[in-house]
Amino acid sequence: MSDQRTDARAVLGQTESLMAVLEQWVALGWLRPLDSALARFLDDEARAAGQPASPLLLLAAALTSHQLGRGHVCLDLALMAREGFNDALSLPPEDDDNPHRHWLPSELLAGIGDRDWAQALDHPLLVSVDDQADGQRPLVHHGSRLYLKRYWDYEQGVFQQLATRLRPLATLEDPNGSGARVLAQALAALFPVTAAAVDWQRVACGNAARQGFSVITGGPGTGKTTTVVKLLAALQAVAIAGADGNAAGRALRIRLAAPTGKAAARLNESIAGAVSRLDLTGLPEGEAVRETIPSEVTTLHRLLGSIPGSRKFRHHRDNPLLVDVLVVDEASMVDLEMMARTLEALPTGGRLILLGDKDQLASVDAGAVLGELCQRARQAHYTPATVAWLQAVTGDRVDHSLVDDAGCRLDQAITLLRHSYRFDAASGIGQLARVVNDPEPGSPAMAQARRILDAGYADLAWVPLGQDTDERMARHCINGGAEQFPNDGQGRRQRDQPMPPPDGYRHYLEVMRDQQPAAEAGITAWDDWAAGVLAAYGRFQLLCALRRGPFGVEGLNPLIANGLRQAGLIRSAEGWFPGRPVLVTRNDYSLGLMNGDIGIALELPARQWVAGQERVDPAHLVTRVAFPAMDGGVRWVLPSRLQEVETVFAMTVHKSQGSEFEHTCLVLPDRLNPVLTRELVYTGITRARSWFSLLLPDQQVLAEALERRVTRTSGLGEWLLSASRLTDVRSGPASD
Ligand SMILES: Nc1ncnc2c1ncn2[C@@H]1O[C@H](COP(=O)(O)OP(=O)(O)OP(=O)(O)O)[C@@H](O)[C@H]1O
Repeated sequence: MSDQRTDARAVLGQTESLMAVLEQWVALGWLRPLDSALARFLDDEARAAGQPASPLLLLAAALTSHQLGRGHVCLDLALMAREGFNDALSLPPEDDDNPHRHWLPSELLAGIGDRDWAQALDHPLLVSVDDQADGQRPLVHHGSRLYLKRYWDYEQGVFQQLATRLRPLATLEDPNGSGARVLAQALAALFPVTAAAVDWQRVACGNAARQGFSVITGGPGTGKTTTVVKLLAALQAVAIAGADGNAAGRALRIRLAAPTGKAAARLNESIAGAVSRLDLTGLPEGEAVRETIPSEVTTLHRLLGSIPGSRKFRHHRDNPLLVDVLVVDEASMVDLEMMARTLEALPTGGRLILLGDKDQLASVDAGAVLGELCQRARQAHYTPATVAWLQAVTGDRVDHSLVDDAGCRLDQAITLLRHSYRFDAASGIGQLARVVNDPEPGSPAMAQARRILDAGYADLAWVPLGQDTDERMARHCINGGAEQFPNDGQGRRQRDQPMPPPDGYRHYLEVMRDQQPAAEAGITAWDDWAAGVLAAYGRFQLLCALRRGPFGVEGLNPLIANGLRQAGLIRSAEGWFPGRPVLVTRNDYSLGLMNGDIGIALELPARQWVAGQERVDPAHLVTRVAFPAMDGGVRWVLPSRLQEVETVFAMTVHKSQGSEFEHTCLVLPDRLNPVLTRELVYTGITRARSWFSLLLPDQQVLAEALERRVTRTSGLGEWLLSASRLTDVRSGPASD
C-alpha cells in the first residue's frame, strides 16, 4: 500500500505522468478525449504564462469536465471524499470489463486532503475564487465545488434571475387589495366546485399568480395542463380588468414552450383541448378571455431564436422576448444552460411558469434544475403568510403539516399537484409508478413493485425472460403481448367504450397495408392515410435503458425489424423500407424538424404539378418520410434530406421523455449499468397511457435499479434554499 501511495505521489508530482494516466483513462473509455484535452490546454496556458499548474489541479479540471459529461454541473471535492472517489466519479464505469486497468481515482487520490486541494487550486491564472469569478479564468472554486467558468456563470445567472423573481408581486401581495380580489373572483369562477379537501390545482393557480416565478409539478395526469390553462385565464382576467398594474385592459402576451419538438407537439394538442373545454361562464370577461390564451406551443430553441452553429440565441438580456408570461412545459428536460438562457431572455417584468414532473429523469445535459427547485415540494414549507394569502384568495386551507415558519422564498413558489386524474386506485400503472418513485420506508422497493406487478391489475404485465429471450421479446413487441395481461387484455372499458387489447408494432403496419388508398386517390387521401399510420404507431413503443448491447437500441432495433420482416409485415429490415419508423436525433431548422420528432417512411405515388395543380402520379412510386405537422396534418420529407435520424423500434427512456404511448413496453438489460435508476424506471412507466409491460431478463437488475437515485452535483438548490442568500431579495415586494 505504501509503495502504491509513493507511486501515486509520483504520478501527481509530474505533469507528464498525470497526463499519461489521463490518456490511458481516455483509451479505456473512462474519460472523454475532451476531458484530458482540457487538462492539456490548461497546462499549456499556465506554462506559457510562466506559472505551471500542479498535476492535482489538472486532474481536478479533467474530472470536472468528466462530471459535466455525466450531467453534474461541478466537481464536489467534499462529496467525492465522502462517497468514495470511484463511486462519486463512476470510475471505472459499471459496464467496464477491462481487466488491464491502470490507476483508479481512489488510488491516485488516497491521502489527498483539503489542504492539498486548497494548495493546488490556488492558481491565479486558472482558478478564480467565487467572489472574483467575473474574470476570465477557466475554473471557479467555491467552497468544496469546482466549476468550469461557463457553468458557474449559468448557475449564478439562474440563481440571480430566480432570486429577483421570487417575491410576491406588489399588486397581488395584499390579499384584500383590488388585484387579489379580482384574482379570487376569477379563481372562484374557474373552480366552481368547492370540495372539502384542498384543491391543489386551485392552490397552484393562486401561488403561481402571486409571483414572477413559479413551478407547478406533479406526476402524470395530475392536471398540470388543465391547471395552467385555468391559471392563464385567471391572469388574463386580472389583466383585462386592469388590476395587475399593467396598462389598463391590455391582455397579457403569453408564450408557451417545451424543450423538444415532440413535447411541444403533444402540449399543443392538450392545451388546445383544455382551452376549448374551459368553462368561462362565471368570469365577467367571459369568452373574451378564451381568445387571449394561445394554444400554439413552440420549442425553447425556436422561441429564443437559435443561431445555427452557435450556442447563442437572438433573444438575450439586451434583446428580450416580447412576453408577459412564459410557460415552459416538460421542464424536467431543461438543462442548466437552457434555463439560464431562457431566464436571461425574459424581460424584467415577465413571469416564468415551469410545469413538469420533478421525479422524471433529468435533462441529458448538465443540471437537474426542476428536480433541485422541487426538492422540498412534498412537504411544501409554506409560511403562515403564504397560507393566509392562499386561504383568502383561493379559499383553500393548507394542512398545518405543510406549514413551516422558516420556509424560504423558493418553497412559496412551488406547488405539487397531489392527485392523479388519469390513474385512479384501480390503475396498476399509477400504483406501480407510485411505489417505484416513492416506496414506503421499511421494505425494499422491489418487494413493493412485485406486489403491484403480481396483483392482477388489468393494465400491467411483466414477463421474466429466460430461454428464447430474443424470440419472446420480438413476439411481444410485434403482437403486443395481450396474453401476458390479465384476461388476455380483453374487456377493459375507457370512457364507457370498449377498449381494444394492447397493440404491438403489427398494428401500425397493418394500418399501413390495409388502409392504403388506391393508387389514383388524391393527395388528401394519401395525407390522411399517413396521419392514420402515425397515430397507429403511437399505440405502442418499446423503451430500453441503453444504447449498446442486446438489450439496447442497437441490439433491439434489428431484432424487431427482422421479426417484422419474418412476419411479412415489412419487406426489408434495412434501408428506407416502407414502415421504417425514424427518430430525429438533432434539430434541423432547415427542415423544421426537432430532436425527438418521429416520422415513418412510406411508399406512395409521386406528386407533380399539372396545370397549376398538384396531382399524384400513380405510375411512379416514391419513398417519403411522413412527420406529424403542428396543425394535425402531415409533412413529407425526402429520406435523403434526413441526415440525423435512426430507426426507432426501440427508443431509450431518455429520448422518450415528453412522449406518451398507449402501450409502453420497457425492457431492462441483463446486467447493472450506471444509467439504471429509480428515475429511469419511473420515467419509463409513466410514458404509458393505458398499458404497461415490463420485460425482465434478470429481476435483480430491477431490484438494484430501484434502490438507486440520480444525484446530480450542483450548487443551485443550496443557493436558492439558503435563507441568508435570499435576505437581499427579501427586502420587499417586487414592482410589477
Ligand atoms: N380537476 C379535475 N377534475 C377532473 N378531471 C381532471 C381534472 N384535472 C385534470 N383532469 C383530467 O385528467 C386528465 C389529465 O389532465 P392533464 O392533461 O391536465 O394532466 P397533466 O398533468 O398535464 O398530464 P401529463 O401527464 O400528460 O402531463 C385529463 O383528461 C383531464 O381532463
